[in-house]
Amino acid sequence: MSQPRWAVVVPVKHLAAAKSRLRGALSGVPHEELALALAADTLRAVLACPAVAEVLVVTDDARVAAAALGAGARVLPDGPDAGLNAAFRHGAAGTTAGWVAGLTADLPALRPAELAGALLAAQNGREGVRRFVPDAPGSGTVLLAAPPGVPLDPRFGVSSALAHAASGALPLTGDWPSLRRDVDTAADLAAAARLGLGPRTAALVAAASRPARSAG
Ligand SMILES: Nc1nc2c(ncn2[C@@H]2O[C@H](COP(=O)(O)OP(=O)(O)OP(=O)(O)O)[C@@H](O)[C@H]2O)c(=O)[nH]1
Ligand SMILES: C=C(OP(=O)(O)O)C(=O)O
Repeated sequence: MSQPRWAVVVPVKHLAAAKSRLRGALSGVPHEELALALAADTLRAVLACPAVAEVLVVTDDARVAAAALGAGARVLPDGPDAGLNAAFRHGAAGTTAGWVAGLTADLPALRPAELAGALLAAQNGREGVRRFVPDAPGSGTVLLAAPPGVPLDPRFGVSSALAHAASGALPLTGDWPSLRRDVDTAADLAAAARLGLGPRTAALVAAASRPARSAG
């Protein structure tokens, strides 16, 4: 049986406000360029994933919107309610495919095959249940997936892995290091670089006068 194809919702904050914990991580690189590169490399991998039929970027940022449209994604502005979970809900309401996943836009090492593996895993197991992929530290969430007809009901934010589990979603714990490697800090960026960065982020790291600090 062929794998159903997914709609993936990717929210991206206004670049001036995004990724504040990463500010100054790459010396000589404007912060907004780094925030944009992280999102562009994430989107590139999502768009290259064969399991994905539709990519919907939710953003109020004009540069992000232009980059997303140019790469082949659809774009929606943030809805009437503020914040990350409202952006996920707004995006999910705008999708057309049956299976819906929400994915954070800070995964610059993401490999399409690992995303495909996680989406396939999300379709197996108990029917009608949401699934989530915890981030590398285990406390956060990088991906939340819902079957057709089941609301995404996102609970992203601090301790979101616990919040998603408490809301009835089941964790997926496959071997997907590039999917689980979200980048919030300079140490995370160094860890992502060890996995292999997408081209936009890699170019900025190479151009930096002081490269990403090591995680050690
Ligand atoms: N559209 C939209 N995206 C958001 C919003 N808040 C966060 N995001 C995105 O959600 C993803 C995960 O959020 P965080 O890891 O907390 O990123 P962040 O808020 O940019 O980072 P910090 O400032 O360091 O907390 C990132 O891709 C953000 O760009 C929001 O209000 N609207
Ligand atoms: C948004 C999240 O966290 P962070 O900002 O730590 O990536 C999350 O893990 O739900």
